[in-house]
Amino acid sequence: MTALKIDRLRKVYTDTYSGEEVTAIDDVSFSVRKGEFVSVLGPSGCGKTTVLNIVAGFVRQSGGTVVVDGRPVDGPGPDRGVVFQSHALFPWKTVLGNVVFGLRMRKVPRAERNARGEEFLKLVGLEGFAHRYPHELSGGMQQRLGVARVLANEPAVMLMDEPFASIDAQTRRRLQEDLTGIFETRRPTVFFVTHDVDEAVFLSDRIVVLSRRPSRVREIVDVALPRPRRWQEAAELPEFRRIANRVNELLGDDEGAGAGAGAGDGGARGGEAGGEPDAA
Ligand SMILES: Nc1ncnc2c1ncn2[C@@H]1O[C@H](COP(=O)(O)OP(=O)(O)OP(=O)(O)O)[C@@H](O)[C@H]1O
Repeated sequence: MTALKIDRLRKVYTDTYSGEEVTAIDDVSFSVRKGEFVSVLGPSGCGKTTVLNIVAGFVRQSGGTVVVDGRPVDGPGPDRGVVFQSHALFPWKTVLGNVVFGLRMRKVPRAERNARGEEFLKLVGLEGFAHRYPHELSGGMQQRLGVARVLANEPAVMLMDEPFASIDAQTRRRLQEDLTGIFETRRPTVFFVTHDVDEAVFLSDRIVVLSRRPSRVREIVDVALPRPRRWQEAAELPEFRRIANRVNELLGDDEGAGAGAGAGDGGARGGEAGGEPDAA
């Protein structure tokens, strides 16, 4: 069953000052099945966040359609939960208060929402922190709280925009394992934007590789690695490296096809993403 269908999506931005038009997304189509983890990767500035923002309903497309659970997207809604790079938590609410916020808005009775909130805090390893405040948590814990908050609402699609980008490498590996564990337990539908090739391979069932701006889908790469996944074992599988190499190749080709300006950038990204995964 299809949870998210993106069809011939196009986005042209108009620069507020110069009035110039920039085609960010030219023609992007792909679907995400219910319970599937799909990552979107592409060169810097190719429009990954734009696709996610259109799906979230924050940005309006210039053409094409987005359908979530059979309904066309026409603005933000509780059927799509977004985990941002920065935590976007309510600093004045407790950890539990943050997790149950959406349930409260939906008038779920207090006892039930608190029980659900506690359950999701446990799932992300934050049991015992329910009555703390976000500022008392580390960056990694805040990001877990962001995940718990979205999961508690049980959205049709969970949208994650580089959620671990600002977290140190060691913690990031742990959070990726935690997210994989949560995914394998609850099977939410996930649309995940990242720059990091290894991260995409480790987490995903499929990877949508976008071209440079104005972006199109270059290739959709299947990740048929066994689950449950742990870094230590997954990174040693020849299939892991084969997929990462293929994605790097697609990204590299694309940088090479540019005016040359992106070549250094592409090389650096390939190096960063394609290096030995530092299994923590
Ligand atoms: N509000 C806006 N107004 C004008 N141009 C925009 C706007 N938002 C994004 N753009 C442009 O659209 C293109 C795609 O941006 P977007 O942030 O979606 O790319 P991205 O792939 O997520 O980038 P990155 O990899 O750097 O995170 C970029 O060229 C960007 O400058």
